[in-house]
Amino acid sequence: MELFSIRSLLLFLLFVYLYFRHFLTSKTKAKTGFRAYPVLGALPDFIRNRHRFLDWTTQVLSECPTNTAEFARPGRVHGILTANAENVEHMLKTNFENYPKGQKLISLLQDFLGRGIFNADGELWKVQRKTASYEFNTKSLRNFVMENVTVEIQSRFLPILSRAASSRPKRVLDLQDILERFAFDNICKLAFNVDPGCLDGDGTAGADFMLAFEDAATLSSKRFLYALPFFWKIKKFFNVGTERRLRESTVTVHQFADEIIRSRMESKGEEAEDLLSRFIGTQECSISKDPEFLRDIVISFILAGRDTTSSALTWFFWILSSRPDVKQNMLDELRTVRARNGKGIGETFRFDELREMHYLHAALSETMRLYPPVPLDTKACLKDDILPDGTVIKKNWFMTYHTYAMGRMERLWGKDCHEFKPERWIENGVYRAESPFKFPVFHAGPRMCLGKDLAYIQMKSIAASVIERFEIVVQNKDTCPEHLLSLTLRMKGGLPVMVNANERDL
Ligand code: HEM
Repeated sequence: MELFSIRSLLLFLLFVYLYFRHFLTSKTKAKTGFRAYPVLGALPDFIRNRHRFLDWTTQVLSECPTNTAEFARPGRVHGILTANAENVEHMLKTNFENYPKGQKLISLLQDFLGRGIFNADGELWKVQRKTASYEFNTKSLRNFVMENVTVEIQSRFLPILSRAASSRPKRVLDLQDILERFAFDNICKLAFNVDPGCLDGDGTAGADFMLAFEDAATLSSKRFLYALPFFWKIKKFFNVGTERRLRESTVTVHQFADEIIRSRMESKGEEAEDLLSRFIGTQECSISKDPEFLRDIVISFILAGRDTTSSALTWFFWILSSRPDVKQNMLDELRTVRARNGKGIGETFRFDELREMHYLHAALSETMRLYPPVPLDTKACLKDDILPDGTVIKKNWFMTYHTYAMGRMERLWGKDCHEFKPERWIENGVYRAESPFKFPVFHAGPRMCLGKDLAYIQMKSIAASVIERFEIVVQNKDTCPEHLLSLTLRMKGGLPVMVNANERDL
């Protein structure tokens, strides 16, 4: 009996060895797409490439004839990844109803985002979208954002850079961290008219809130990358490891938000122009009378505005550090706008003046083409379907469009797709927008990003004021920084820079 078991064990081990040896050393390359091992599907390759998930999947998609591939691994993870513009249009617009977020995805983010707009489908989504769309189109909200951005730039952001420029010996700053603090202060003002003062840097209560928020977002996103997709549920049940930390950080975020919502509901939010007050004042009782729902809504908005603009700007300044030609074109444009509007050096730009900056707009879009703040976006498939390129997708599969890969597809952007070329966005001196299905950086169709215009206002204001006043010297600028894949595309280790004042331009 014992002999029999030892022999079975040896046979089993031999089988496992031969199995893996066959697939790992196989010279016969898989046709295209993700290599599918029997039983394990793409799991072995997934584990090997998890740390470089975006580049690995981009490589695979670029080799597929229609830039679309099927992906499956144990744990009922089965779906399609696409970098094909026609397929994106189909899922985000033409057959929108068939591709909601879906319960699987919603449950991953539920603890942190609750029923907020980012994590809702159907009626729950519609009611938030309707209210928010109306508010986002008002001139008063735009003015509110313009005013807050200007104050934050003048009173906090520029002084930090000035101090760094005059420090001896020169201080190294983490520009990514500063931009994230900026965006966090800004979005909290917009969301509930609270200034957490994170950019002030002297450790206020807001800083705890920001850290907890950051932790909750990062830990929630880790749930997507488990080799065994249900493993986070076990950890959550036993309240251990990352799941315990997620619970703690979520409690901190909720307490902070609940306190503000409670006091604002008591004062009926009459006087303020922030989003929370606008939601409290809405006719939609399902929203205005439910503090927990209000909290979820506000948290989704903070998430939307927190890391997106800072991610885009961090990559923008990194690229700029090795492209003096692009920086010069921007400086020329800024001088022209100043001259045209009779604006003195040092005065901040108004909204209409920002709109005249076509080249800057193009350079920011070009940055996001190569480094999209939201690099992947996943939906669920409700009913069997056939995509425009002929790919079959089954009920309950996931459907991901790969924005990061799309910016690197020759089919979409031509042979120079890997080059940074703001000029590709300019026609007769004017910015020319691309189809949102080819460039789905802000999503597309009925769920298109609501904050796109506000995001450009913020990014252009910051970029213009920095470029005119400072030279940003990136440390190790010739090494491409590693990605840190949270819910957004951040730089691993931040962006260390030194700052020089641009005396001749001021
Ligand atoms: C560079 C900056 C930004 C980028 C690249 C960006 C990108 C996106 C993307 C890809 C989505 C779809 C996400 C999903 O599938 O749920 C989205 C949705 C959204 N964004 Fe943005 N966003 C940016 C800035 C902002 C800002 C500053 C705000 C608000 C102040 C905002 C508000 C929203 C909202 C409310 C939604 C949800 C729309 C819906 O589900 O109906 N975004 N954004």
